[in-house]
Amino acid sequence: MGSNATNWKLEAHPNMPKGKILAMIVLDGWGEQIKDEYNAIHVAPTPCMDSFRETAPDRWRLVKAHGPAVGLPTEDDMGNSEVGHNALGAGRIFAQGAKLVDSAIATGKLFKGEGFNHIKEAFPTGTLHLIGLLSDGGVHSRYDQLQGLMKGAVENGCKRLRVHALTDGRDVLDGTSFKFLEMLENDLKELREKGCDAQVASVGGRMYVTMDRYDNDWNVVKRGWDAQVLGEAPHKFTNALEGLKKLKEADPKFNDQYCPAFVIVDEAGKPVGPIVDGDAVVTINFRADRMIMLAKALEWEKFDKFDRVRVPKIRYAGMLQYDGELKLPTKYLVDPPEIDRTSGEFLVKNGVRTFACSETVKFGHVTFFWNGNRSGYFDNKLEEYVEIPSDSGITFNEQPKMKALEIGEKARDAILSKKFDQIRVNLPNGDMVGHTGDLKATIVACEAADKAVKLMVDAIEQVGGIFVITADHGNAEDMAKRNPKTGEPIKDKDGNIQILTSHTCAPVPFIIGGPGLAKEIKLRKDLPTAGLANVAATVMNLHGLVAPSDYEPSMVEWVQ
Ligand SMILES: O=C(O)[C@@H](CO)OP(=O)(O)O
Ligand SMILES: [Mn+2]
Ligand SMILES: [Mn+2]
Repeated sequence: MGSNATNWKLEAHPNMPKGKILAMIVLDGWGEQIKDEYNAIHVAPTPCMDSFRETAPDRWRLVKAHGPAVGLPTEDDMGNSEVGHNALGAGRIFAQGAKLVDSAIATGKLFKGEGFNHIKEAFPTGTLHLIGLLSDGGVHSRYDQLQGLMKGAVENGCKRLRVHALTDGRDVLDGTSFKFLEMLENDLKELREKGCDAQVASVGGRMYVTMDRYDNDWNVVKRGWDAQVLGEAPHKFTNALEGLKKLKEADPKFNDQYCPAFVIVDEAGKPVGPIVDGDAVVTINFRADRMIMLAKALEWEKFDKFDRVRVPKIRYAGMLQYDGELKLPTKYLVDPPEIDRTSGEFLVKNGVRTFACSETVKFGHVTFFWNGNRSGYFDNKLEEYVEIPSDSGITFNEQPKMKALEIGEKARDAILSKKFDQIRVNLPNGDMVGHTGDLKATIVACEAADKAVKLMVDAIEQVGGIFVITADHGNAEDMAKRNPKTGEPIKDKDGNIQILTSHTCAPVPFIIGGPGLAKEIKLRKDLPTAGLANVAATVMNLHGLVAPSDYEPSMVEWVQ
């Protein structure tokens, strides 16, 4: 159903009361798993989070946050913030970017679409540049999709191809950049044998080059621009794999996420793949948040975030359209999921005054992702979104408390002000620090998140409200790579574990409580496989409203 035909009115719930102030708390990267010394949440003192399960076990359950439950292709796909918050906000399961790209490539539809036709025009005389994450994490991109795209491009007349690779180490194990770069080099060699001049043109680590988000640090995007567009970088090598090896040897702290930018040069020292007038560019990530800044730099005429020096006239397409409101980029290879009629829009249209808050690195999660990848307000009279500036230029194990307390305080004040009906936050700590692989720091991070939860829960207590606590996917609860059969951490001959920086496939807690929660409101027992998409209808009920009939069912019921 398109927005025009939408009936926005939600009926009053026959029993559940309206008008309770509701705190919706998302702990980013907070799953439920084996409780051993590599579970940072288990090791950290988290008295507030522990208390819910101990004192009200009937108001505590687990929900699915990975795989098909959040619109990902398979049960092996770990959850992530985009799909998790999309499901939380939209109340339904949409086939997500990963799946949509898979099918567009498999059916060949991708190569017949408007976006591909747009870039194809450049093939006879220009170069096709592919920029994106070199990984099979399935969170932002997948290697087999890059492969499919390269193959299809060559079959459709691409004669010159350059790959600008961003190394991962966040959704996949650190150190795997070598393996992926080698795979890429082999595939490029095959394309050369087919007559396409195909090469790697530049490389950089995702967290240091290009993939910033929510305007946290434009220097990251600038470093990428310099290497990818201008062909300038602090390091130059004639071979990408060798370059990676040399950089690793030179720096004991080297890791894939923060690999410095380097460009590939020819024997004469000239960069092999700067982006120039007449070229085509595709940003190959399907996930939006960390491609939007680059998309703006590539597409926007008016742009003042950094000096682009030279702005080539290119044919640009995103793998998907990354922002539905900004229509960015204008051209894309695969239609994004049409996430419409989100709970945020429904609630605002039914008069629910909403406050949303996080720090920069997760700000878009409780706004943009929550609202179906749309930036901005539905109604600025009823909504207020507050962004607390994140630290930038550091890895978060250096400041593991991040801005948790500031977020908690802002939310507490919003609750106590009684100006809002829903106060929604994301607490980033477990996730952002978990991604650094630093177990000690992640323990500190989890403790800080727990303290922030306490601030909000105490405020809800004071105003007689309701709290809902959940997470978007796992991360901090597992910091070790495990044997899939035994669950035991994999250790090397010196007894060292292999650090797990990625998200997990674990379920996440779902907790309700607060003095405003009538004793008749119970968690249903007949939805054992409920997932994040069941949260929206639940929250609508707790606001005293009946959810739309096509939403995944509510997890609460009224039992006299
Ligand atoms: O940092 C990110 O981009 C992802 C991991 O790739 O994490 P999250 O989905 O939690 O934002
Ligand atoms: Mn997340
Ligand atoms: Mn994460």
